[in-house]
Amino acid sequence: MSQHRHPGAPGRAGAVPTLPDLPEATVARLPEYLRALHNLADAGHETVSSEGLSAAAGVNSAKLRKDLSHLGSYGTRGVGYDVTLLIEQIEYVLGLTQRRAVALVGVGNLGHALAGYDGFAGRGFRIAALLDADPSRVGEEINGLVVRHVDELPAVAVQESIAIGVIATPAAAAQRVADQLVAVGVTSILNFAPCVLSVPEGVDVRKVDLAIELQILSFHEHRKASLTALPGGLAATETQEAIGT
Ligand SMILES: NC(=O)c1ccc[n+]([C@@H]2O[C@H](COP(=O)([O-])OP(=O)(O)OC[C@H]3O[C@@H](n4cnc5c(N)ncnc54)[C@H](O)[C@@H]3O)[C@@H](O)[C@H]2O)c1
Repeated sequence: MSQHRHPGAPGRAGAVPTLPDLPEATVARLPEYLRALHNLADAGHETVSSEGLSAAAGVNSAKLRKDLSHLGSYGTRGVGYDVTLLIEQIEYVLGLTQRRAVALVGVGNLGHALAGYDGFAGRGFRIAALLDADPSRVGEEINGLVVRHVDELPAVAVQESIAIGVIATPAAAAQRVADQLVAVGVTSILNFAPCVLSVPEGVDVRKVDLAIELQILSFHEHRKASLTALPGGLAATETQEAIGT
């Protein structure tokens, strides 16, 4: 039986749809499924089995089936999931049916790399504003956008309907920038600065820290080394199983 539906899809025009409250880990995996599904669609696949999708997304298939069941998507026995329909469902749940405007604050080394990246548009986002506190950076054009002074944030937020703020300033400035974003009504912040931000309830902050990812990999390296140092050592496959990869 095929069961595809948009969870909480509006029943009447103008009604605000209620979305299911998904587990955070499921939300974090949905973009992985989406990326894999887009690749499958580009390669001409109309349907995909849960095993095929789990391999393409790099996620265990039981976990994948459970995640998708939260969306009311169970696939069709013997056929699998309809690729286009599942893309629509995931994009709907992630709120990607509208391209959200992003303001990037801090246009230094990292900010330049982010501002120069063309890949966000295809994933549902538009970098709509670049802001920096350094007057020598103001006026520079990157990828068709001119860097504006951070003091212009209130005007920019309204003009561009900014939905998400990205902080790429030094850690010492990040809290102040977060406060400025919150003050203009931004309720979603992606923070690249290595610090904890304090924000009012209702504001979501996600943190990206490559150093933390490297430290986690360092732990696994350390552990693999300690296992191979055991008497007789461990074969590579056993080591991988031991660390759960
Ligand atoms: N998350 C990661 O994986 C990762 C990787 C690299 C860097 N970082 C972090 O990203 C941040 C930026 O790094 P970078 O190498 O681009 O630094 P950078 O010094 O090259 O750039 C920082 C920019 O922020 C601007 N700035 C400072 N205070 C500001 C304020 N109050 N408002 C607006 N702009 C302001 C500066 O003028 C500068 O242009 C740092 O916090 C760094 O630790 C994170």
